[in-house]
Amino acid sequence: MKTLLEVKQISKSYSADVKALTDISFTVGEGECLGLVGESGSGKSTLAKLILGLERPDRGEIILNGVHFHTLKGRSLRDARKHVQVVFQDPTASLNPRLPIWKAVIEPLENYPDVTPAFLSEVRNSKREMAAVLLDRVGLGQELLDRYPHQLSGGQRQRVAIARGLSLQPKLLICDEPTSSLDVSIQAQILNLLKELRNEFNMSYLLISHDMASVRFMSDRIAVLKNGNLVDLFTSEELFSSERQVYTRQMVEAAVL
Ligand SMILES: Nc1ncnc2c1ncn2[C@@H]1O[C@H](COP(=O)(O)OP(=O)(O)OP(=O)(O)O)[C@@H](O)[C@H]1O
Repeated sequence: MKTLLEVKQISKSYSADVKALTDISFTVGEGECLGLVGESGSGKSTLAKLILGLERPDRGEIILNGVHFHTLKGRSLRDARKHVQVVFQDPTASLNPRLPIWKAVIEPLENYPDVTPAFLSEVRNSKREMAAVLLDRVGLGQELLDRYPHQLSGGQRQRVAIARGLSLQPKLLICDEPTSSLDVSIQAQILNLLKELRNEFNMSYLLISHDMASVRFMSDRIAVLKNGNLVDLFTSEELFSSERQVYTRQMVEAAVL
């Protein structure tokens, strides 16, 4: 499998006594889903921010598609950023309450007017039609185009956030606790949707979650973070192997699997 993302010996501190990440290394292959688990404060969101180029590492390298992402500035950083999109935990917070749904889903495309993903090329002349195609891809109908986020259910809002994340057809989609704000009955639907989209678009995922069950369901490999250290990294089939670290086993025992 070709490597899409390489994180090499990354460290990040917020102050002398808050070391968020220490010497983290891993790769994500093209079309691969890497699950990243760890308890609150273990450094998961910090890692996401570094890969999104929202924070800079103190040390180490982030190489995306052969480009040294962490050294980029200005226009070249902007160009590289379009390859990495993110879906956050809470779609209510990530969607602008004043934008109708059709504008929300195509907003990333407006920020990159020179980009038209292949799956939108037939409708490239109409923003509303592009929005309709995006909604369709996430299982939502055109009747939602003119609604506002507060008029949707939590599950529908998260589908809109996913459509927005898809709009630039990124190479990597970071899913940061994508189901933890949703009703249990809706969580599986969203995970299934993400799984389908990954196959359809051959995207890579970094799935951040404290929920071992959803990470196991989605991921090819699983990385475990503890206090900013990468303590375990293995294929999903090896989750119950005797070679797992004590901390991973504790997480498995605490989870309903
Ligand atoms: N902007 C910041 N300034 C100072 N400290 C921060 C900042 N962001 C995170 N931290 C600290 O860095 C450490 C890692 O936090 P991070 O948010 O990455 O963890 P997390 O695993 O994503 O947690 P959660 O699951 O609760 O979101 C924590 O000790 C946190 O308090």
